[in-house]
Amino acid sequence: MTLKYWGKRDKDLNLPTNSSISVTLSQKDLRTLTTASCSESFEKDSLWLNGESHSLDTPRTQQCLKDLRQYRKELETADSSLPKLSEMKLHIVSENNFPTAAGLASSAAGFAALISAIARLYELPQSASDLSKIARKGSGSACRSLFGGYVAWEMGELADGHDSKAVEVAPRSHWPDMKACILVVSDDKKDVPSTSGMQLTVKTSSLFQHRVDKVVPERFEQMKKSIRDTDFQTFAELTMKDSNSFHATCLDSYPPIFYLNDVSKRIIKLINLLNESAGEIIAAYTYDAGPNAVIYYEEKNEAKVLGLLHAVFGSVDGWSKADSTSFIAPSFEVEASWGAGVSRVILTEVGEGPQDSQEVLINTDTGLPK
Ligand SMILES: Nc1ncnc2c1ncn2[C@@H]1O[C@H](COP(=O)(O)OP(=O)(O)OP(=O)(O)O)[C@@H](O)[C@H]1O
Ligand SMILES: C[C@@](O)(CCOP(=O)(O)OP(=O)(O)O)CC(=O)O
Repeated sequence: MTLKYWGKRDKDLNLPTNSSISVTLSQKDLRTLTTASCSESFEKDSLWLNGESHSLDTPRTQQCLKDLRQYRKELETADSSLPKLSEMKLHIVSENNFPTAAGLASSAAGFAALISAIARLYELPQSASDLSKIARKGSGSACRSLFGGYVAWEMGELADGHDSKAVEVAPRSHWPDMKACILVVSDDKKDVPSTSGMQLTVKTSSLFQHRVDKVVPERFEQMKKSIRDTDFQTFAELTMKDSNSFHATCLDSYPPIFYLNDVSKRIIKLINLLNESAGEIIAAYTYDAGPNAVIYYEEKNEAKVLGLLHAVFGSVDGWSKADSTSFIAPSFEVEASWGAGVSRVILTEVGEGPQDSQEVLINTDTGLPK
């Protein structure tokens, strides 16, 4: 989501029209926790999401389960002493500690956690890149979430998608002082789901072709280099330009798709003002398929960036973990009306990929959610 995935060349295999890059955010702040179990006594595959029964009967999810079972089956065929987990039904329980289906990448975290939990249960030897190809079939953006830190999804060329996978650009430890402030503008379910939105853009936007032929391939290389060089100026400029380019193709779709609203646009102006007054780029905005802003900045500039954001949005929830005594007030006039429309902030940073947890969400006696 710092270099956007938008457009599929194959809808069933979820193969993209361009490579993309994202920063995996810390699970201290935004987390999906998933427990997977299987038993001969389970009658059907079941998922409970945030306390409610949730369908697994979508073609995408079915494909993910099928691929995982296939890998498990290979292990069982090679070693007949292994329990036949591939033949048992699964019970999966998952909780997101942030709004689901609101443009905060819940499908990405959700599918990445689902694939990782089942791969762990099945004791699969496959690498994160191999598992990312399964996650990709669940939701494109999910493939990148199989890694922590800075991640690229290489679009690949093959028709069967075997080379369309996530790879690590750099681990979190390479550039650990990347911070992010999410300004939650709306946590409603979004207007146009990503899948149908991108289909419409591919079909109707003339700008889109230029984006995938020319704009993104160049930015993909430049952004990877900026990450390797920990060059925030370049990383930030590319991030903002790519967000603009993606939303321009949405506007260029017919009928147009609007993910940004007036609040989002005000935040863009605010970040521009901040960078102008600092005389360099110290913060970058980016927006996915919704109005919520993700603002990236480096820790060394936290006092200035959060100083401004707090001056404008200080009355909403989410500031408790920040050290407000260190904030530097903006050098320009902030109008009270600018603060309207943001409901909370989430202060976070670059994080690790899927982690094992001691927390178990399933009651092992009943096989049902605790
Ligand atoms: N923890 C989870 N486990 C399994 N599936 C999940 C989980 N969280 C979300 N999902 C699936 O993802 C769907 C939401 O995806 P959707 O693309 O609509 O929203 P989003 O991911 O929040 O937005 P975006 O991908 O644009 O950032 C849910 O309806 C559910 O099917
Ligand atoms: C705007 C984006 O966040 C697109 C997310 O699209 P999804 O991964 O949700 O789409 P599907 O593959 O159809 O499930 C940009 C990005 O994450 O790079």
